[in-house]
Amino acid sequence: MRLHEIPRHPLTFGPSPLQHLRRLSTHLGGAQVWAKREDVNSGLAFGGNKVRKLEYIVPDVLASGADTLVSIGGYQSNHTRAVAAVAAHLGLKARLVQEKWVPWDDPVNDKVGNILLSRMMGADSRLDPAGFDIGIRDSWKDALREVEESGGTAYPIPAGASEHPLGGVGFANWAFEVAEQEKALGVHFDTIVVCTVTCSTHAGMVAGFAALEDLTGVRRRVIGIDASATLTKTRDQLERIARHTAEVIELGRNLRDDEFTLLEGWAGDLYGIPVDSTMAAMRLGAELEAMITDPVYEGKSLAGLIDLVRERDIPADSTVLFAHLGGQPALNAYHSLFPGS
Ligand SMILES: Cc1ncc(COP(=O)(O)O)c(CNC2(C(=O)O)CC2)c1O
Repeated sequence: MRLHEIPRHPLTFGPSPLQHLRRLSTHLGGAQVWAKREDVNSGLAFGGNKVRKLEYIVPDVLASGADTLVSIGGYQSNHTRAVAAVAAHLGLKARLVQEKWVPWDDPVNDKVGNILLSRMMGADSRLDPAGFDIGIRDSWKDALREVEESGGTAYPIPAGASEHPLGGVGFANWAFEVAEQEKALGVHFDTIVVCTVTCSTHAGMVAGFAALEDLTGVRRRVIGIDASATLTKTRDQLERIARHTAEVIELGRNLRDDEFTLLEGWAGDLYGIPVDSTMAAMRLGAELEAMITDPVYEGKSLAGLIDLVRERDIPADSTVLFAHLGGQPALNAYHSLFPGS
């Protein structure tokens, strides 16, 4: 189906806002930097990128007759919190597997932030000792089976909704939303910077901007900043999901290799553990723009943007769009990063 024919269940306030980060742009002395704020895109429990993905999954959920959304993430998963929110919104149940994806030994790790929100919304959120992996997990398959064996009807949503057949459509649509907003603002974003972990955000953008390029002849560069610290597996997953999404939206051609850019260098050694560049970026965004980013995802992609602009890998005459995908609730579990004096 063509992108605009694929059913969407609105979960956002409408187009997410664009914000010119003037102080950050001046500080960096190069490209003009803007942000598209998915962190304030919805009234559902602090929104975020997952809400945009779920807008295209909800019609299939409703058609399936399922009564329980079953998903998976780390203790501080933004994705499972969004699934809990959508379940509450739809009057469904949520069964969440929260694995120990991050060796962050803070006693509040499984008590505050996203997992607290999920519990508030009535989700059945259960801890699992397994470590990080962006692939399909046995713990998730076990949860699906348990729901069915207890008489429920499960709807499977994999980590980040990325391996769901419709997982990339939300951000293919995002590309067209950006193009519409550009017209109204009289700007053109030649470069988009996005955090990449389970990949369907970045992958959807690649497919969506490819479709736009074929319609308008206008090319954009989508730069993914890896935050998984498992680059090879993430690159493979990115390309697979992007090519699948291109088929879903009937792009009608293969994606070119030059439509994929996934950069390492800001993830550190482990998913979910901030490094110096993460901390510096979080502080700069907060001190210059009161833009709050998290140490797992957006702090790392903002760090990548900052270096790419400073080092002119993103040219000084560029207008670059930072996809701010949310993530702030997890900061509560990382309170020790900003200790009091
Ligand atoms: C705030 C934020 N920013 C970027 C990303 C990366 O998006 P993708 O997984 O689509 O690559 C996440 C994902 N989070 C996951 C989660 O479980 O929360 C899927 C990993 C995110 O939450």
